[in-house]
Amino acid sequence: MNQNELKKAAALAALDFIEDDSIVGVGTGSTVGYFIEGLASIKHKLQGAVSSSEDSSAKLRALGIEVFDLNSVDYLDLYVDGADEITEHKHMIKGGGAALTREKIVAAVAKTFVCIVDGSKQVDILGNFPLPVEVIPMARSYVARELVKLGGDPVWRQGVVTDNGNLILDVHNLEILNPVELEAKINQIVGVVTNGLFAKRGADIVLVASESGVQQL
Ligand SMILES: O=C[C@H](O)[C@H](O)[C@H](O)COP(=O)(O)O
Repeated sequence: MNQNELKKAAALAALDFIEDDSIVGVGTGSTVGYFIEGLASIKHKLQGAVSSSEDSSAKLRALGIEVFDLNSVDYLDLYVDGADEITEHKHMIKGGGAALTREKIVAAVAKTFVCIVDGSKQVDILGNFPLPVEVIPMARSYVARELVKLGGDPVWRQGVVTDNGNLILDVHNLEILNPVELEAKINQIVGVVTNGLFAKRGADIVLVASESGVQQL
């Protein structure tokens, strides 16, 4: 199986977690793209979805799935999303698609976060994938200097503007030994909207697809 087939296998396995008549929290990215295709096949059972990006909202609507404003929803049972890296502690780096802030918001509302990945995303220590940080545009240089003080090498993802109108710095060469602490520390830098460490609120269930099938962690 190639990587896309593995992403699809993990994504379709997440459909089993959806309750009848529910509103599903939907993440962003290529793995979630397969999940959205799968959702279309059971859309008659759903009220609809809350989405973490304009991209996912457009895909959902194109398949006839209603997209609700998060402000009109008090409660979400389930949030399904991919990751760029994930550890055995279910801590993640996310934001390769620049959707990290909205993803973190929808995840915060949901009772259960189901992370869907192919086996290549599993790591012992986070940080080989550069850590995305969403930044208010006028603070870009200041935040970059502060990230250097934390030991990282920030690189501006030029040409990318987030759905919130902000910029992304990708921080290379960080040694992430304590993800919970680093997530909080980076979020305290003035001008940072949020960073792509999902450690304080990690995943609850991980569905990992490999040649031998989809394993639930
Ligand atoms: O901003 C993007 C998200 O955090 C994605 O969940 C993450 O980048 C994984 O994406 P993909 O499923 O395309 O590998």
